[in-house]
Amino acid sequence: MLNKYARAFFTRVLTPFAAFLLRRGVSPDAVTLIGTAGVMAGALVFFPRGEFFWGTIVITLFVFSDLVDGNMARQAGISSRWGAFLDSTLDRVADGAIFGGFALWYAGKGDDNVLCAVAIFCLASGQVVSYTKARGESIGLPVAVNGLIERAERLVISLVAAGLAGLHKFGVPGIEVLLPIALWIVAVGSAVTLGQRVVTVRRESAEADAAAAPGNGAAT
Ligand SMILES: CCCCCCCC/C=C\CCCCCCCC(=O)OC[C@H](COP(=O)(O)O[C@@H]1[C@H](O)[C@H](OP(=O)(O)O)[C@@H](O)[C@H](O)[C@H]1O)OC(=O)CCCCCCC/C=C\CCCCCCCC
Ligand SMILES: Nc1ccn([C@@H]2O[C@H](COP(=O)(O)O)[C@@H](O)[C@H]2O)c(=O)n1
Ligand SMILES: [Mg+2]
Ligand SMILES: [Mg+2]
Repeated sequence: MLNKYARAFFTRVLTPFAAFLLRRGVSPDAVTLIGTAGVMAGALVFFPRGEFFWGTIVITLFVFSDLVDGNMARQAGISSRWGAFLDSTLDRVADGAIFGGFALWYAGKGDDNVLCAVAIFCLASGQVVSYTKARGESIGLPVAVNGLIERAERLVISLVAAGLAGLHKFGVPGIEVLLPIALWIVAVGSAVTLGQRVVTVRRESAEADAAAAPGNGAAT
């Protein structure tokens, strides 16, 4: 949903910045790499210590690089298969760091085995949700479904909640409950999304196999 409705807005807002970086000789790949490193640092330095506010601030500063890199590549007319591969692969690394950071907190001082398991489930299911699309497309299917929550939703739900939950350390009472709620929402939403994508791939592969079967007029 965000990918559909918010992307156009962020493209408009970020285009001048992307043009500025190109004029300074910065490459899209450099933005992809630096953005991922920044997200990883924010997640793995701050989240395992329960510093959710500052972790979220650092991650937010870097995570928009994922919208800037592609914008730069398109403006410069240098979009490439390598760039698409690098972008998607490092998305998985960044997501692993974010949900891994939550899991490390709950495995340590956060001391909650259930929430640790929920964070690990968010990490794993998010990766599998993305994999379903990549693998489906690699076997020639359109995978014409996005599902309930895509990557942008997973990030917005968990980071907004983490940033607000972090205000607990500044004396706002009761607000830390937002992070567990968000993790449960992302976990359930990712499971539903996974189901939606698997059902779609099953239907599309059955249709493609039927169309390719001998005797239906299609060339083999
Ligand atoms: C006192 C307040 C404290 C709180 C402070 C914190 C506030 C800020 C909190 C959160 C900000 C979160 C921002 C998250 C932005 C996410 C941007 C982003 O990276 O989106 C990526 C996404 C996908 O890009 P790609 O096409 O490159 O990736 C593809 C995707 O990953 C596919 O995965 P799948 O979806 O299938 O699972 C892969 O299949 C594919 O391989 C891969 O290529 O980009 C978009 O979707 C574009 C839309 C972005 C919309 C961003 C909306 C941000 C909205 C609000 C942020 C500000 C909220 C402020 C709240 C303040 C609360 C007090
Ligand atoms: N280093 C990069 C990063 C991205 N691309 C191209 O942009 C597409 C992704 O666009 P986003 O707006 O989602 O970042 C990607 O598929 C590539 O075509 C690139 O070339 N180099
Ligand atoms: Mg990108
Ligand atoms: Mg990306």
